Amino acid sequence: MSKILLLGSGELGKEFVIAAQRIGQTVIAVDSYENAPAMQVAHGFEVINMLDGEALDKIVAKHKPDFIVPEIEAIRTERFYDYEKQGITVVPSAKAANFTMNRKAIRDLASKELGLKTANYRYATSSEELQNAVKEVGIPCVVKPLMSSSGKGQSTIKTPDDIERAWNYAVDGSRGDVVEVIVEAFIKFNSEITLLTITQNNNPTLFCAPIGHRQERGDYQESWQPARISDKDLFEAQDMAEKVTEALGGAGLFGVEFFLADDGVYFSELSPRPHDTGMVTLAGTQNFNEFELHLRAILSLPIFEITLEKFGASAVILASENSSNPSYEGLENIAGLAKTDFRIFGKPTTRPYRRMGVALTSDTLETNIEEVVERAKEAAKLVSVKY
Ligand SMILES: Nc1ncnc2c1ncn2[C@@H]1O[C@H](COP(=O)(O)OP(=O)(O)OP(=O)(O)O)[C@@H](O)[C@H]1O
Ligand SMILES: NCC(=O)N[C@@H]1O[C@H](COP(=O)([O-])[O-])[C@@H](O)[C@H]1O
Ligand SMILES: [Mg+2]
Repeated sequence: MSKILLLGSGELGKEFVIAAQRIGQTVIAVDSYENAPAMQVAHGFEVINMLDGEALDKIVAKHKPDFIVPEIEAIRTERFYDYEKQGITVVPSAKAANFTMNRKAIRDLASKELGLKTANYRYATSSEELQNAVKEVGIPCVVKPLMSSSGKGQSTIKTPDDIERAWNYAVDGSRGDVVEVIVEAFIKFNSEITLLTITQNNNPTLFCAPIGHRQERGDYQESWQPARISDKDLFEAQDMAEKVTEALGGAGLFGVEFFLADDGVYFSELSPRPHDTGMVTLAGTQNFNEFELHLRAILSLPIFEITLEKFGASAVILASENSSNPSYEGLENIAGLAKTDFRIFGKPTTRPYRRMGVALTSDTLETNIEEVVERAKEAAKLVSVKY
């Protein structure tokens, strides 16, 4: 049996640990705070600042894992190359985790090296540089810290007056030690998708049915599977996903994000790990959910095929205040709905917009996907967080 060191212990990690427990693997869950969701179901836990390389080295030496599975981006990923040299498998690879931690590395790889179509972009290290960069990409445009996730520090510039504010907001929302932003032309997309892509050690790359999603404040609100997409756009997205995951290397599940616009498919970014929008697979849409697929690929257990079993949707349950030890009301109401399920992540504290749970709905393959999404939104509203 393998020992897995899970770096990051949120809701995605929790489902991954449950999948690992079910097939007898040992998991040590790590995060920066105690009682994080994945710690509640793991064999052991560690609380450290994962951006601190020495602290990371210490727990790697202590636990001697077979696998290191990053669950968030904010990790001192430069250390991963060393761990690989020590014979530990970093998932999906040290390069994948290191390149996706910083938007610059992954964007330059995708756009310049692999020639994938992306929004026109520039970088800036000061508000003056941002002024020039905005002139080059044009207004409207989107500014993001090089190191952030879930929309933190992200804003849209609609007039030149927004530039200063966008710079300050990005610097405030930036994690890590890098004071630099990316500014991207605003893509007027018709929809956006996540293409879950699974690379395997001894078997071909597989794709899940595309997942549609809607974002607010740079964070996902609802996701559904399958997304509506033309065959042409889907093949294009699959081709780009195959190229970028191959360049990053290793085995595991990736969430590859695309914008679908009138002028074709744009690559946006990717997670070298289960994706938040992929929680829709917890609704039983596939023969294996995204966490089981990640685990199987990591352990080199062959995945023969991925089948779409049902239509499904997920809608987030958010907090609106700062507090600790939250409780939940309305569980009997959501539980009373047909073809509906839910997860409460068990996060020990709340803050405005923090994701605390998710509502999951499904129906047969012949249904109207919009109706499944509508039911998920209504179901999520039945649960309220009490502070
Ligand atoms: N260039 C763009 N044009 C239009 N919309 C954009 C652009 N870049 C980002 N967005 C919108 O903002 C959302 C979040 O952006 P992005 O995925 O880059 O942020 P993130 O912080 O990495 O989020 P996460 O970590 O949750 O994936 C996108 O899904 C999309 O809805
Ligand atoms: N888009 C990335 C994403 O969804 N990551 C998921 O959210 C957790 C952090 O949540 P928190 O900020 O509520 O602690 C992470 O640990 C991961 O599970
Ligand atoms: Mg994203």
